[in-house]
Amino acid sequence: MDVIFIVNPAARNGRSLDRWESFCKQIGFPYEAVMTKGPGHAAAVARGLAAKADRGPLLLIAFGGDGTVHEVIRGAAGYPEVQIGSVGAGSGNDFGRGYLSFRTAEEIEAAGRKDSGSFDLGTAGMPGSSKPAVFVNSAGIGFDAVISMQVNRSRTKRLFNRFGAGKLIYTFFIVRTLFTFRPFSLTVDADGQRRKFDRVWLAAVSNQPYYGGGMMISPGSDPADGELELTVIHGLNRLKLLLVFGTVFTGSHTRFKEVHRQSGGAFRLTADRRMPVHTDGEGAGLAEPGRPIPFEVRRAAWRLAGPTRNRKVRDKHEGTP
Ligand SMILES: Nc1ncnc2c1ncn2[C@@H]1O[C@H](COP(=O)(O)OP(=O)(O)OP(=O)(O)O)[C@@H](O)[C@H]1O
Repeated sequence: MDVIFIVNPAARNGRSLDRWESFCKQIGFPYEAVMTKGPGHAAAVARGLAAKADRGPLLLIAFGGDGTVHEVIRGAAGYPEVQIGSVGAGSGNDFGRGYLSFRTAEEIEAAGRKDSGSFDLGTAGMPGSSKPAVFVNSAGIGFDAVISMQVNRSRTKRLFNRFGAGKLIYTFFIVRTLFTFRPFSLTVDADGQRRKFDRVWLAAVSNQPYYGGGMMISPGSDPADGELELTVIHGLNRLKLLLVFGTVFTGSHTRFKEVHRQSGGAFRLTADRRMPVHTDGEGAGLAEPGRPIPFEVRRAAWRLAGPTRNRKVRDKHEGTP
């Protein structure tokens, strides 16, 4: 099997390049590496390589953060000969929490050719865009999307990364944004039923449990079950939101009555105000007032290389030929 690394030298504010330089010295098998040049390049490279993979199986390894692995999967989804793996060299690395990310070259050699099976992708039909935005981990409208945008733009991220505290960036911005964000109203249409929520902070649509640098926003999510999970946090004041936020790292926020959850293959979410939307922590555009955004699952859209760490998913696939 051909092995090609797609390396984002800019992940973790450039520190991933240092990591790659020592990592590649440990690789004891034939491989190629492509350095990404900017946003969207990893997806284009992955798509180009995947399109040529009908000649034989191909292992693509994203070397970077969640943005890089998101792009590689976006580019290579739908090509059955392609397996995708990742080495987490970014700031948050939520992908590695829900799926597997390789830590060493030996792990890739030992397990990289073992196929964990096929996994779902989520899609969000953004207004004005002919193609839906996709997500491997999660998407969200509202507070979380505002935070993602701020984190991606910020210089503070560089500072946190310099001190090895990349995971805490989201926490820092959550506390800051708490005082400026104005909650909105949201209508959810799913399975022929409509529900309306007021004073909504965020609506997250999850394919796997983690987002935002280790928050277990959707503990029951399983990226191999053909379903997505919607989490709506609504009807609470700033102080209680802070309390709920304190419990999200362990997943125990789900006990609060202000945390609504439901599973399904499709949701239509309509905000009453213009609200930012993120997919896998990257800005996907704006939700327009009164205009529904359809979120849908694309079942078994891509193949993961190696064993999975998420126990629920691993159990489901153990023994799969
Ligand atoms: N050569 C490059 N120069 C600048 N940006 C790049 C380059 N190659 C890729 N990018 C962009 O870098 C951004 C950040 O990458 P990525 O998300 O992988 O790392 P991170 O932000 O450090 O980690 P995480 O998302 O896990 O917090 C992505 O939006 C990607 O498109």
